Amino acid sequence: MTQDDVLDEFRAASALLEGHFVLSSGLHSSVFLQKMFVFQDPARTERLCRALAAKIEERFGTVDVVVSPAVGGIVPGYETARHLGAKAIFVERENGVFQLRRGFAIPEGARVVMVEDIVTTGLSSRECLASLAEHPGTVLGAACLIDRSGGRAELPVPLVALATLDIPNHAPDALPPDLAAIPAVKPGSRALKA
Ligand SMILES: O=P(O)(O)OC[C@H]1O[C@H](OP(=O)(O)OP(=O)(O)O)[C@H](O)[C@@H]1O
Ligand SMILES: O=C(O)c1cc(=O)[nH]c(=O)[nH]1
Ligand SMILES: [Mg+2]
Repeated sequence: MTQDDVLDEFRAASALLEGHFVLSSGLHSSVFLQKMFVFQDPARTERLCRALAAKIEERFGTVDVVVSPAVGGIVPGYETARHLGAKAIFVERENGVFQLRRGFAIPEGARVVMVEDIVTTGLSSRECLASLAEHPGTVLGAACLIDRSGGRAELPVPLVALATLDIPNHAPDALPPDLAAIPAVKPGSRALKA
């Protein structure tokens, strides 16, 4: 699957949104990849995650456990794990901090890969990886459907992306005038209150 094929899947799912978005990192952008529009179509999700699994296997070899950060990572983590023949588990926020909950465990000696949906600054990926530090297993690397950092996101492990884009982000106090003129929406789940 080429980078254009990946973007075509997002376009066909109407998942390439334009407007004014507050991202998980607190940065603002005029572009948002609404991955949930992709994941609501299981066949589309299968095509993407089958290709991601092939890329993961090529780079990291066999994988025993896929760990994903909730909420966005759960569906692609599960589907990618299915193609890898691996177990799929996820971390979720407890008092804002990613944790393995629900009795999820990583066996001793397991070969682990983290699967994210979208990487923007890499903050969520770093938090997810940090949450695994005290658990057994070896984290071989990370993977995502789209890295929108232009390859600049810094992770403590190698990152494999199905597509790499370079989409501008803006600090809240340095918005371009055309963006400042539009009300902002925050689509993600970080810091979502009950
Ligand atoms: O690389 P980053 O700057 O961390 O941005 C990418 C993260 O943002 C989104 O999650 P979000 O926290 O918005 O919640 P979601 O998973 O529920 O969509 C996305 O799923 C990634 O986890
Ligand atoms: O950085 C984010 O929060 C983010 C960007 C994006 O394009 N899509 C998404 O789901 N999250
Ligand atoms: Mg997320």
